[in-house]
Amino acid sequence: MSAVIEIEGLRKSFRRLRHGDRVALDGFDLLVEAGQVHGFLGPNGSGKTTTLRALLGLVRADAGRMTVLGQPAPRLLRAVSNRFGAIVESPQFFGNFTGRKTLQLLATAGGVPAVRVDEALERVGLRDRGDDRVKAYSLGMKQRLAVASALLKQPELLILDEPANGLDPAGIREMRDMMRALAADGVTVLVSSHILAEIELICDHVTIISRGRRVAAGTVRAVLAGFDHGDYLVRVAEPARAAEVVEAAGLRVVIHDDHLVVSGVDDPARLSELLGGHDLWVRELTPLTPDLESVFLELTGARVPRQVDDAGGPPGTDGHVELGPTTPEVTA
Ligand SMILES: Nc1ncnc2c1ncn2[C@@H]1O[C@H](COP(=O)(O)OP(=O)(O)OP(=O)(O)O)[C@@H](O)[C@H]1O
Repeated sequence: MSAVIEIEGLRKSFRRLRHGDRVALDGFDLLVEAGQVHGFLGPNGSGKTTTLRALLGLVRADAGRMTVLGQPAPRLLRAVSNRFGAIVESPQFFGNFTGRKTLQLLATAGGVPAVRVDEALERVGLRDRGDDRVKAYSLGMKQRLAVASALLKQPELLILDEPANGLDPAGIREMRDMMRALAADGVTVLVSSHILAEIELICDHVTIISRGRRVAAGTVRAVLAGFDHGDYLVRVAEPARAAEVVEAAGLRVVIHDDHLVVSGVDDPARLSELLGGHDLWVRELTPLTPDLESVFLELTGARVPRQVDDAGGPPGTDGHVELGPTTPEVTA
């Protein structure tokens, strides 16, 4: 597979008048290959937007090597500007124009055939609302109109920064369906988010950033597998005695109110046999497979951001959440 985005050793500090420099990126690496739907995941303030802005030349990096579609970025991005689209800043549209008119103007300005306007509206699910004024659009529809504007060029790569931010559940679902459809058409997608469930549903690959550094990368499945500690939930009649038996066999165990969690289990049949050999009959034996949320917590120590549709909105609206200690990188 060929690399579509490569970032190596990206560094960026922001000058602050009173409290010294703020290190936003501390040697960050990212590799996105053709055909991937790649989730760029990290807590608020971990450096996602700064990375994308540096890649696109919206902010100057202090150090690091970046390429987009084989071209050094941001220096020679212009050479491939027709092959990728990026929505990093909140798009602003003229509210009195319709969605179709907006795209027609952009198509004319970009020398794109007019026929692509309807194709783009169709691809983002706005065909039936194309003749409504943009000021009547929901936030999700405006986001999709922005994606449609990027699709006019028929890009092979789409970069989206927090596309689900601020959307209601229906908007999130529409955005997700749209990304899936683009991926099915062979568009490589890099999507940043702090919403774990979204990334798990949409993406095949993930890079996790914490405090400006990559702390995990690989296929979602492989990253999850790297955090599979062989944990099993076990229900037996005598949990305390069962725990002794399990511990004596060299396995780690935590006793809960009505069950045990046994760690380091290679073969659940052996665990069942072990307990049965002591007249402890297993009523339930369930693997506790990690999800992206538990991996994210383990790697970043961040509070798990709520879905935007949850009451109260995401935490860290001040731009930050508390992070745990720096964790060694996991690459899968
Ligand atoms: N223009 C700026 N001036 C000063 N500090 C900045 C600036 N832009 C970003 N930062 C800081 O750099 C760090 C990384 O911010 P960034 O916006 O890249 O994080 P993020 O992962 O995109 O977060 P979010 O999910 O909240 O958008 C934060 O500590 C932020 O406060």
